[in-house]
Amino acid sequence: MMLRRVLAATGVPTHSCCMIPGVRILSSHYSRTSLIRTLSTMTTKKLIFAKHFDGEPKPSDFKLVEEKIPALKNGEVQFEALFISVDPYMRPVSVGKPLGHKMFGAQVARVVESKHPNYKKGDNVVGYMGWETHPICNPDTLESPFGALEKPLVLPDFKKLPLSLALGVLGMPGNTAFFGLTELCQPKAGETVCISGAAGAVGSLVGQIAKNLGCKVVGIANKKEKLDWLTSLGFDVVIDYKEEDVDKRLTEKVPQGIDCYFDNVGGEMSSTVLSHMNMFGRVAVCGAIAGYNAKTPPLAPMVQSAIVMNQLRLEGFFVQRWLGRWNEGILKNMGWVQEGKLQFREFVTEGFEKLPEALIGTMRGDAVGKALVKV
Ligand SMILES: NC(=O)C1=CN([C@@H]2O[C@H](COP(=O)(O)OP(=O)(O)OC[C@H]3O[C@@H](n4cnc5c(N)ncnc54)[C@H](OP(=O)(O)O)[C@@H]3O)[C@@H](O)[C@H]2O)C=CC1
Ligand SMILES: CCCCCCC/C=C/C=O
Repeated sequence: MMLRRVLAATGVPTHSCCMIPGVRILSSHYSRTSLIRTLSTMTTKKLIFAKHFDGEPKPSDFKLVEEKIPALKNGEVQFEALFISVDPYMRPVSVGKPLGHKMFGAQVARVVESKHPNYKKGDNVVGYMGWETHPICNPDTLESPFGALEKPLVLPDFKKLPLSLALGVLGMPGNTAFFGLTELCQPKAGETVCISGAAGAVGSLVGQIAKNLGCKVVGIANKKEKLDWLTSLGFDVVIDYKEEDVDKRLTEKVPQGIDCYFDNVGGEMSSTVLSHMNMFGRVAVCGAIAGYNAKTPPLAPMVQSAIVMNQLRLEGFFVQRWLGRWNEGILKNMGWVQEGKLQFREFVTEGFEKLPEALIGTMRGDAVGKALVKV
């Protein structure tokens, strides 16, 4: 009886019956395949934030649950997740979040059913629907992990570009790179821009945008594969911070000094970079991944002397500062992608259940480019 009611809610006619292994379902003009598909969308999987992280996140900090999809209310939209993002910001932003709720985060999804005037069936969106396969939400009351209301954005036609890019170069990381660099570092042609976390989702774009603006680019990352990739993207100098002495390499390879530093990492390495900066240098403090898993803040040499002596300007930012100009960044990056001047790389893990492992992996530096999960 319950199944009959759920089928009715999904639009499957309930007037005649047939058997599919394990389930009694109803059929007339629906094929067996479409019925199985319909049935599989009657439940939704969620990964619940079950335990606060203690040091590095662990798979056991999450709990997988499967629930029936409730009927859609007026104003709500039902989505089907296609790609879900894993981002280092999840580690610091999780602190203080209540337990027992769905893990927060962004996904690219398709509208399955809509009772909201601004979303229609078949639309592709990007939004903070969290770690769930078939989320339902009221877009007008959806909160981002950062505590503000943020409606899912209906994506324009991406033509031949993959929709997953809305979580990377054509989404939040792309705008972090674009606005963080152009607004805070304000690089001029001929200047030298240094980037830490350079082979990550944000860093790899910052370096290429800086090249597009006529700058010399220094990328700091770990592992040969990442450094080779950065070189192939046009980075002028690459430094392996685990294998090389960053201070020595900057002295040798960047004698002109650094004008702009886009800092994704923080800690000791950033203190070293600051000591190589030129007069009136600008620093965009984007993240501090070197300390995200730490129980007490890591120590680093003091930076005030370098700041004072070279009259540096350091500014931290949240990319949401530019929500009012969001499309400007996306369109600029899309233009460069189409011209072949902004390359992207995705590090895709397959399977919804793998989200915790994918998050842990990206925090460890496993990903080259943007880490995401294909649902
Ligand atoms: N301010 C804002 O609005 C935003 C901030 N961010 C922040 O920007 C930073 C980059 O994000 P994103 O590109 O998405 O992340 P990614 O996971 O794609 O890249 C981060 C990189 O950091 C490096 N890394 C990890 N741990 C360390 C460590 N202990 N020391 C040095 N490097 C390390 C890894 O590379 P490797 O193997 O080379 O060490 C990794 O590639 C993060 O700090 C994130 O929190 C992101 C989006 C928005
Ligand atoms: C030191 C904490 C840094 C957290 C940065 C997270 C900002 C991310 C915004 C993403 O949209």
